[in-house]
Formats: sequence, structure tokens, C-alpha cells
Amino acid sequence: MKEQESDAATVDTAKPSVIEVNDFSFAYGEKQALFNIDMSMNEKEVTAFIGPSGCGKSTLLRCLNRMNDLVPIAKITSGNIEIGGVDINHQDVDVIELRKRVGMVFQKSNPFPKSIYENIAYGLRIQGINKRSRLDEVVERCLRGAALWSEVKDRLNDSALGMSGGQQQRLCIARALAVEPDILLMDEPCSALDPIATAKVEELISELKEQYTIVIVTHNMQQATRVSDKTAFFYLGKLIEYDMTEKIFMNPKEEQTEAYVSGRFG
Ligand SMILES: Nc1ncnc2c1ncn2[C@@H]1O[C@H](COP(=O)(O)OP(=O)(O)OP(=O)(O)O)[C@@H](O)[C@H]1O
Repeated sequence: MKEQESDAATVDTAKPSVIEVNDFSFAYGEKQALFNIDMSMNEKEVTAFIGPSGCGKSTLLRCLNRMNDLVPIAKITSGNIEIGGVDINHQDVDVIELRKRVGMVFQKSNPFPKSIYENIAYGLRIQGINKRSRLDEVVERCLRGAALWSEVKDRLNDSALGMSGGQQQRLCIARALAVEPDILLMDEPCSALDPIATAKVEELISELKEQYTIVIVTHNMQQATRVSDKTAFFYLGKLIEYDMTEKIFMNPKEEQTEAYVSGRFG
């Protein structure tokens, strides 16, 4: 027990871990963005990434579904990331399949310039699923899952661009659910939302964790305490401390964590 307490990146857990980050280092060209990150994230829990701007939160998040493959100078410099025991960067891994399993919601909602219905149906249509009854069923399930159904059920054919910002963000969450992911990555999903829309998305996150493993990057300390089970604090590309959220905010082990969560830097 003592030994475990001395390891900042080890968290006791009853649930099986689904994401394992092992000695993972990552660079953009000559710029080292992440240094030897070791952590595991658990099934059906919410893990928050916090830390000052530029500390590598989004980089690690994007590595979890290989979004950084799109950056030509980006490279892994040590270690690996396993999801469900599979090294996600192995040459045999189909990145499209990976991204179906590991969905992503971005900072700024980005609905397609299509109807509300088609925003959700799109992910199925590109898989060749066009049967109306099947699409209807998925659209309803996802909109209900994203707590949006009652607000939009009478205007499914209206443009998604006519929705409020908060509704658009929940639509993007619904769209991510359509391909039945196991994991949802959220990169500051509420930063463009007002407090009421933020509360709705946070409530939704708490509901979604019944079914999904969620990793969220947030600059909002209160949000991390409200929605996450565990919190990882990063600084200058290093994982400084990773523990139960309550512990990170109420009784952190590291001085840097204490300084950050109490607003003394960052
Ligand atoms: N596409 C890129 N090309 C080059 N460097 C990058 C790229 N993306 C991020 N970086 C650099 O990697 C480091 C980590 O950036 P990252 O965006 O992961 O930090 P962050 O903690 O998410 O910051 P923020 O809170 O401001 O979003 C920074 O120094 C950043 O400048």
C-alpha cells in the first residue's frame, strides 16, 4: 500500500482498465510534448486531464485515437498506448475502426451543414447502412442518449446550424454515439458554452459514463470536480500526479498540483 502511494501515476481501482499508457513520450519535430507518461484509465469512469496551457493534455488525448497521425511532424519517441490490450499504433490496427471505437468531441461544436437527422445518420450511411427504419432507430437512440430528443424530435429535418451552441455540442455528442464507441474523448467540450448549456453537457457526461469510458480535457477546475472520477495533472509534458479527483483537489501529494488547483499558477 505504501509503495503504491508513493507512485504518483498509480491509482487503485476496482474496475478493469481499458486504456493503458505505457512510458509514452511524444514529439512534434524537435519539440518534445510528452515525457514518459504512465497511466491507466478505467472502464466506465470519467478521467479529467488538467494543467496549464501547453502542458500536453490535448496531445495525449489526441494520441488516444491517433488524431495526431494527421500531423506530419508528430512522432512517438517512446512507449505505447494500449486499448483493450491492443497497441493502437501497431501496423495491423485499422485507424478508421479505432476511431469508431474511440469517438471524439471537440472544443467547438462542428455539426455538418445538414439536418439534425442527417448529422446522426451520416456515420451509418458511410458504413453503407441506409435502411430508414434502422436509421430512425439510431437517430432516436443517440438523441435520447445525448439528452436532446425532447428538444428536437419535432424538427429533425431542420438544419443543425439553427440550433443553439449548447444543442449543437450535444448533437456532436449524439453523432459520436451513433457508431457505438466504447470510449469518448472530449477536448474542452464546454469552453464555448454558457453556464446553462455547460450544466446540461456535464449532466450528460455523468449519465454517459454508465455506458462509456470518458476522457475529458478541461481548464475548468470546478468542472473536473463535478464530472470526473479521476484527475491527471500535467505540467510541461509530464504527468505530475494522477489520483481520485477528490484527492487531487482536496489533498494532493505534489506541491505543483497543490499550487495549480489552488489557482497559484497556470
Ligand atoms: N500540431 C502541432 N505542431 C507543433 N507543436 C504542437 C502541435 N500541437 C501542439 N504542439 C505543442 O505541443 C505542446 C503541447 O500542446 P497541447 O496542445 O497538447 O497542450 P495543452 O495542454 O492541451 O494546451 P491548451 O490547454 O492550451 O490546449 C505545446 O508546446 C504546443 O505548442
